[in-house]
Amino acid sequence: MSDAIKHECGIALIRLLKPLEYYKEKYGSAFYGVNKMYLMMEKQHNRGQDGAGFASIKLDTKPGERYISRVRSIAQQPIQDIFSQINERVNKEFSLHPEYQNNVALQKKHIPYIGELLLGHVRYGTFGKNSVESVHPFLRQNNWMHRNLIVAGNFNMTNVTELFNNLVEIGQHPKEKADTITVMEKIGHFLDDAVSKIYKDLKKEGYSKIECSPLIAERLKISKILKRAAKNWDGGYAMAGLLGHGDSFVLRDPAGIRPAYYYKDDEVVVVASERPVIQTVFNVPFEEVVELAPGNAIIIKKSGFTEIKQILEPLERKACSFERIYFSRGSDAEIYQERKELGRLLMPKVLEAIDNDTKNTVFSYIPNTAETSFFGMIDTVEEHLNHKKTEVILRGKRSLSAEKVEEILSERPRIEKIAIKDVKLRTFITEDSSRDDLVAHVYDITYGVIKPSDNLVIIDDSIVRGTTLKKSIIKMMDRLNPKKIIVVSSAPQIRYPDCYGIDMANLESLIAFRAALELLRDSGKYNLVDEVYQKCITQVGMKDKNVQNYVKEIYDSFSDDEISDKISELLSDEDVKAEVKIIFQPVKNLHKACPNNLGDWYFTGDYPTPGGNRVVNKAFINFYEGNKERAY
Ligand SMILES: NC(=O)CC[C@H](N)C(=O)O
Repeated sequence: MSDAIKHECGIALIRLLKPLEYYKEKYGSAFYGVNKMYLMMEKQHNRGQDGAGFASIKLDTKPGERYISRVRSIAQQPIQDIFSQINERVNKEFSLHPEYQNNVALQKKHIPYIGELLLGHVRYGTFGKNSVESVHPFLRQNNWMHRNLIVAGNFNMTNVTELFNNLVEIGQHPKEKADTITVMEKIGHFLDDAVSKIYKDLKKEGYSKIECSPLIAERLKISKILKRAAKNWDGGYAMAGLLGHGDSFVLRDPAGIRPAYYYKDDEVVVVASERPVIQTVFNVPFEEVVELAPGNAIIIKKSGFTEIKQILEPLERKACSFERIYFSRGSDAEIYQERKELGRLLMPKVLEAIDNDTKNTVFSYIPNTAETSFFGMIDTVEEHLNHKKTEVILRGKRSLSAEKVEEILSERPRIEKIAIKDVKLRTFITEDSSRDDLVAHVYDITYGVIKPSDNLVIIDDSIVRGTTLKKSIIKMMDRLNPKKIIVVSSAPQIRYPDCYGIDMANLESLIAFRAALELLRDSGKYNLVDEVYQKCITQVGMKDKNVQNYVKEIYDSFSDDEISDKISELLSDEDVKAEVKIIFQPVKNLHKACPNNLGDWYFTGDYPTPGGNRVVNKAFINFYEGNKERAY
């Protein structure tokens, strides 16, 4: 990926179903859960590097004993940082109290972080600041065990403001306008409500106050709380929560926008944002890790009883296709094949762009995420060559000499590693005037493998703003003096903002949008921009379900190729000597390659929730009025 887009978050939940002694006995440590959590978070570091957080709960502690621990960090290496804090603390306890070493009961009683229920989170912020207060898990404390709530999520709601106002209307006074707090308070409100109702019932049934507590834990219906809390959520989410006494849950949005997978055996229940994470950390095969169905929650009671419950009526399934193209780890068995297929499907257009001249074409990719689709692309080049070779040989009707046949067979796709990522440079990049110069050096280039008669084909997984391509990659590639530079994007053109967890909230930074504006200008139709703005303005304040996406009209009169050609023009400066061509994946091929992830709103403008149309409407108004703020 050449453009750095902020995106996603990762969640990990572990519930140990046996007493801690069991893990000490079987795996040598009562910190089994903590160690597994470290691995689960590390294996999801691709999903968020702004911050990381960890929380754990000890079951069945005595009053007065601490049972909730939490640590959060926004250090440079936040996962490392939280686990070195945990390690330091644990080691300190062990050296001060050697008697804890082989006594799990003492460990549980005195050492923090150890516990049967653990929640981890890696964050890329899409809302609010990048301070440690915004790092998940969030904690809502109370003296009643059941009312303690810990929440972490991979989510973005399009209607946080409305949800926030709802809370104020019911008399609450949230201390911050953070989306995670808003969501947590919503759950907390109905949790409080449920706890007091059960308490009243129990009192009526004749139980004493102290007898009530364990019975409340038993009777709490998490599904009911979630149903009431999530009723008005409009967004993409995988929300995880722990309750002080030991119940836990993960709820996935009704369109299945954000991902969630789970695994259960008689020792653990595990939930994570990505499947291979669970496979690797718990050493289980693909088939045993199950995707959580949209609108469903996995609910793990304190007793260990686990069930999958439908919480919200599922919408049409629109799982985010960007997860497959770029965000999730390519080590997932399905994602790997899908990425290869994306590369394969692009090939006919590439062959056309190079006039089938594979002999004078070098194929390469932008590291690291485009590597898999590159393999797919090369598969197809090989097929194409085999076809060509067979034809020539057959045409020779057995009259060809052995040397000639060998020469024909020797043609191979020319593959080179052209762009090299200098990872360290990225950390210096800031939003100031020296940025452009630094951006230009994030990648380095391999010299000496391109001839002036060569085409250079380079595949990237997507092109969002095009900044790095324009300022760095294309210029560097041009220094190698190729005849033609062809940049291939395994994702279609990104035309609309995201509002479900990827940080692409404004329109004017999208290169496809800028290309469409240029085309309108060129064809003397720029007044359409004013017309669309007027239409957007009339929709302000309308009910979400009645709002339409008028921004589509900006693209309507142009073909995909016209927009691609304009993008090529915009990305190539006058000092670039080679001809530059950009090829994008058609949306229908994306669906063919990733048939389970049909969520494509950033490419098509078809938002899966009503709030999406409100966001794109607002994004257009912001663009028109020169307002830099986010549209949600
Ligand atoms: N990428 C995400 O899932 C972000 C979660 C949440 N909206 C936050 O900003 O903290």
